[in-house]
Amino acid sequence: MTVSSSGNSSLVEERRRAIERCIDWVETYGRQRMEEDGSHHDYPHVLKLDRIEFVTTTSSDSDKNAAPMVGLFAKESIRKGDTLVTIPEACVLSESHPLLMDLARVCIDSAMKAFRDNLTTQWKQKSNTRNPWNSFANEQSQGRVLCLDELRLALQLTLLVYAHRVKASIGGTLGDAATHFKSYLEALPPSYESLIFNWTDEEMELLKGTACHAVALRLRREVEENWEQSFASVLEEYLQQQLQPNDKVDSTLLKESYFHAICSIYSRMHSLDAANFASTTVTAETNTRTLCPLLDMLNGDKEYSPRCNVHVLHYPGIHVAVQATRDIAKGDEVIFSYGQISSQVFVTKFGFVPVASTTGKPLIDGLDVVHVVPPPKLVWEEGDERRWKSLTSDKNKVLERRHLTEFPPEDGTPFAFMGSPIDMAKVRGSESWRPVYLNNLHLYALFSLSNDDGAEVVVEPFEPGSIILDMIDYRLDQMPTIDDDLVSNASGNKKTAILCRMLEREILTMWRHAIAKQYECYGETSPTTGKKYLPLRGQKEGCAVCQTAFSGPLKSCTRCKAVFYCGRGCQKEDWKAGHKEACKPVSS
Ligand SMILES: C[S@@+](CC[C@H](N)C(=O)[O-])C[C@H]1O[C@@H](n2cnc3c(N)ncnc32)[C@H](O)[C@@H]1O
Repeated sequence: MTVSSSGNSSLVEERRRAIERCIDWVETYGRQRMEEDGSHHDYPHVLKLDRIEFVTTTSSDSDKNAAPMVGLFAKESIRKGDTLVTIPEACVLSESHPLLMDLARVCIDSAMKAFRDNLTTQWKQKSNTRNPWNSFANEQSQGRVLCLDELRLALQLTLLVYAHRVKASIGGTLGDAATHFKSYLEALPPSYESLIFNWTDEEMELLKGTACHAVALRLRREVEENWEQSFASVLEEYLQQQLQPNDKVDSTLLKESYFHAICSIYSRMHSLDAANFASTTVTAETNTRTLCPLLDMLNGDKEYSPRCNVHVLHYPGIHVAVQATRDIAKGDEVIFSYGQISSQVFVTKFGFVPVASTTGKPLIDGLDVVHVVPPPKLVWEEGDERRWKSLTSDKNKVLERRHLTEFPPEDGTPFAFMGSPIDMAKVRGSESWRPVYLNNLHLYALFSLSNDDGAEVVVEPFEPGSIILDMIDYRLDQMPTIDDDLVSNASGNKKTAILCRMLEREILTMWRHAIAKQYECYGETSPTTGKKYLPLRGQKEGCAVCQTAFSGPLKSCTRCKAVFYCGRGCQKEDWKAGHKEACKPVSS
C-alpha cells in the first residue's frame, strides 16, 4: 500500500481523529494496568505510539466517497525483537470480556439456537448431505462465512454497533459495553467497500470464471439468509426488551449494524490461543476469537512474503503485543502475515490480491486454487456421488468433493483444484508422479470414458489427457485474457478481480503445459474444440515453451537471444524439440 493524499478529506480527518481517541483509550487502560499490578517490570506497556504512525493509504482511491483506509508505518527505524505497541486485555473485544459475558447467555445463545434449528431444517430437506451443524459445532466453518465462535462474536458486535449508534437509549450490560468500547467502535472504517459482500454487480461480473466467483456468490447469499432466517428476530426481540417502553427498534439500522459487524469480524478478527487466554473470568471453553484495537489496523500479506515484518504475541492476563520479526526501516509499512491462505481466500476474505512489489503481478504459491470444470459435453448429473465412490482405490473411503477442494465452484459441478508450481515441475519431469488432485482429475476423466449409462457424451479419441486439457481450456475460455493496460487502468475492486483472473490464467497455463507433457498430447488436436494443444510458440510474451508470463523473470537463449524461457527445464525441452537446428548465434 502507498501513502495517499486522495480520498474524501473530511472522512479521512474524521477517521484519523477517531484512531487518535482509540490510542488514548488504549493508553489509559495500559497505564491503569501498570498501576494496578506488579507485572509491568517483565511486560511493560508500550504506551506512546512514538515509533509508528497511522497513515491513510490509497486502497480506496477509486471512489472518493469510499471509507478511508489506514496502514501502520514506522516513524523511525525499528530493530528486530522490539515491541511496537501493546494492547491491554481490558481493551480486547472477545466473548469472554467481563462486560460481554452476560450478553452471550441472554441473547447470543438463543440467536445461535435459531440458526442451528434452521440449518437442521434445511438439511432434512436435502437428505444426501451430512448435517452441516455437526462440523460447524466442531469449530470448522466448512465453507461458511464465519465459524461458530466468530459468528457469536459477530452477533455481539452487531449489538454493540447498534447500541453505539442509537446512543444512550439502551441500558444495562449492552449500554456499559458500548460505552467501554466506544473509542474502538468509532475507529473502525465506517464501511467496507472492498469486501466481497459489498462488491457491485459490475465488479462481480469481472470476477466471473475465477475460483472466487461462485464462492463469493455463496458467501453473499449466506450472510443475507442468516440474517433473514435466524438472527433478525432474536436480536430485535432482545433489543426491544432493553429499550425504554416507548422506543422502537430500528430494523434498518440493526441490519446495517449486522452487515458492518460481519465485515469487521471477517476481515479484522484475531484468534488468540485458548490455553493462553487467562483473563480471570475465562473458563476453558471460552472462545478466543477477538478484535484487538489498533492491532486490527495492520495491513497484511501472504505468510512468507518478505514484506511481513511483525508478529503478535499474547501475554495472558496482561496484554497482546506486536513485535518486529525483522529490522524495519524508517518509513516502511508495518505488515503482518494474514496466514497461510490462498490468493483466492485473500480476495473473498480481505478484498485484495497480494502482489509482488517488483512486478505488481500476483504472487503465486501452492495454495492458490483453480477449478477445472468439464466442458459442457462432460456434465455432472444428479446421483454422480455414487460414481465418485467407485473411483477411490480404498473402497472403504468415500471420495467426496471436499477432498478435492475447499471451494466448490458451483453446486453440483465436478471440479479439482490445482496449485503448487513445485507439483507442476514434478508432473512435467515424471511420467509416474501425479499429485492427488491431478489423480482425481485423471480418474474423473477415465470414469467419463468408461461410463456406459449414457449420462455423458464423450467424443473420440477416448483419452484422459485430452479430457483434462479440454477442462482446462474450457476454464480459460471463460476468463478472457488480460493485457497490462487493462491492469494499469483499473483500480479498486475492478483491479482485484482482474488480478485474480490473471493469476488463475497463469496457473492454468502452467498446468496445461505440465499435463500435455505428461500425457504426451503436444500438437494433438482437441476432440471437442478442434484446437491444437500447446502450439510451441503461440504467444509473443512469456516462456516460449510453457507460455507462463509472470512466475519469474524470463531468460533468453544465451546463443541467439531471440527466444525466452522461464527456466532451464523449458530451455532444454525446446532445444531437443528443434531449437537446436533453428538457433543462430547473435553475431552470425
Ligand atoms: C485488518 S484490516 C487492516 C486495516 C485496514 N486497512 C483499516 O483501515 O482499518 C484488513 C483490511 O485492510 C485492507 N488491506 C490489508 N492489507 C492490505 C494490502 N496488503 N493491500 C490492500 N489492502 C489491504 C483490506 O481491505 C482488508 O480487508
